[in-house]
Amino acid sequence: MEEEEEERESLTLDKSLEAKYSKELDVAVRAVQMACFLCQKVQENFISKSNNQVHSKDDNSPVTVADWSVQATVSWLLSESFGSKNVSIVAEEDVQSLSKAEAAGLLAAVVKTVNNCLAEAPRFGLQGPLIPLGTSEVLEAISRCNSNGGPKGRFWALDPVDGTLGFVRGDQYAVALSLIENGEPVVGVLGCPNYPMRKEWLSYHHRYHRIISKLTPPTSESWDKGCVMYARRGSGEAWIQPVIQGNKKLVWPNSARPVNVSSIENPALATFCEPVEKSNSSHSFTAGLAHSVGVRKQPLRVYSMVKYAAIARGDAEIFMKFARSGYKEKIWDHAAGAVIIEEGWRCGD
Ligand SMILES: Nc1ncnc2c1ncn2[C@@H]1O[C@H](COP(=O)(O)OS(=O)(=O)O)[C@@H](OP(=O)(O)O)[C@H]1O
Ligand SMILES: [Mg+2]
Ligand SMILES: [Mg+2]
Ligand SMILES: [Mg+2]
Repeated sequence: MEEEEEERESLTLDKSLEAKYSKELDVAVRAVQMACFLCQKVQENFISKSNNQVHSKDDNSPVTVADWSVQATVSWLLSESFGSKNVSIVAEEDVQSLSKAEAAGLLAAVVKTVNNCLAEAPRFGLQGPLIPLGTSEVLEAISRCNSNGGPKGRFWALDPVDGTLGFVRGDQYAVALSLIENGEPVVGVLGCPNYPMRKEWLSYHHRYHRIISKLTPPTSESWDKGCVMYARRGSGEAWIQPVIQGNKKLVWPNSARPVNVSSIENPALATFCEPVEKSNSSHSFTAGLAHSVGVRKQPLRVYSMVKYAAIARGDAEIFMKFARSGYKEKIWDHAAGAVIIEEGWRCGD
């Protein structure tokens, strides 16, 4: 009797968890799918045109039209879906450099990119604006992402383009969105537009980008150029679905399947992930550390939170990043990936 009651209680608890975050997860996945669509368009443009579209921030890190446009788009979609009073967001970009008189052309490009993307919202199961957003609305959507975060209450953490360097080089990057409640990430969504559904397609992707006109991609049924991974705290599951390509519609749950972390126990068979840039982590230190614990394989050096995606689906086992002293890690660089791996790890229980 007592056991039955306990079981009923735990079922109710699971149900309430499901009810608690399922709308947030649903909207977040759709918004990230839209962001992937936006980024793919901008990245295609980067590859086909050689003019300089990369801008430098005060810390000399790169920023592009895609970073600001994704931040504006996701911020606008979250506010529309949940009401701007209920939405608090911490995100990477601000509007300082975008608001300067000399950045008028750049700002116009952002406004156009945001509106082109939002016009596609119905295809992703969301509602766009009735009329295109004006410049001030776009700036407002970006600058609204200035929440203080903190250990109490609810806020979203967004990295509009993580691995901007990978993005401008036509390589890997991610869009990362997570919901944090009382200091704990409870929803995580990682859009990886250049990380195919299957690992074997990765080398194909690289060839595809280097000699873009000479190769015909596999048929659309067998080829999913990018993926979106997501998880909800307490569900014990993490999921992967293909990034929507062309002008297809997102039909929920869009051929999603569960992902599992690797079951490898022998360090000699394990692969560790680390940043591509030496300035973001010490490669010699990680090599020494890997050797001392018996890891023998070459590291997987990949830009952005795709490292988390690789671990979540068992393509790699370890993540090491040792930033130079004084560098403060940002929550938007980790929260989404952390909840996906933690839930995907429970999947194997
Ligand atoms: N100096 C320094 N040290 C460590 N980390 C830094 C540093 N500068 C920036 N960043 C942050 O690193 C994010 C990219 O991390 P990655 O692991 O993808 O690095 S790499 O691009 O593969 O080299 C990158 O994220 P994005 O700005 O979103 O690209 C930054 O948040
Ligand atoms: Mg950046
Ligand atoms: Mg980042
Ligand atoms: Mg970023």
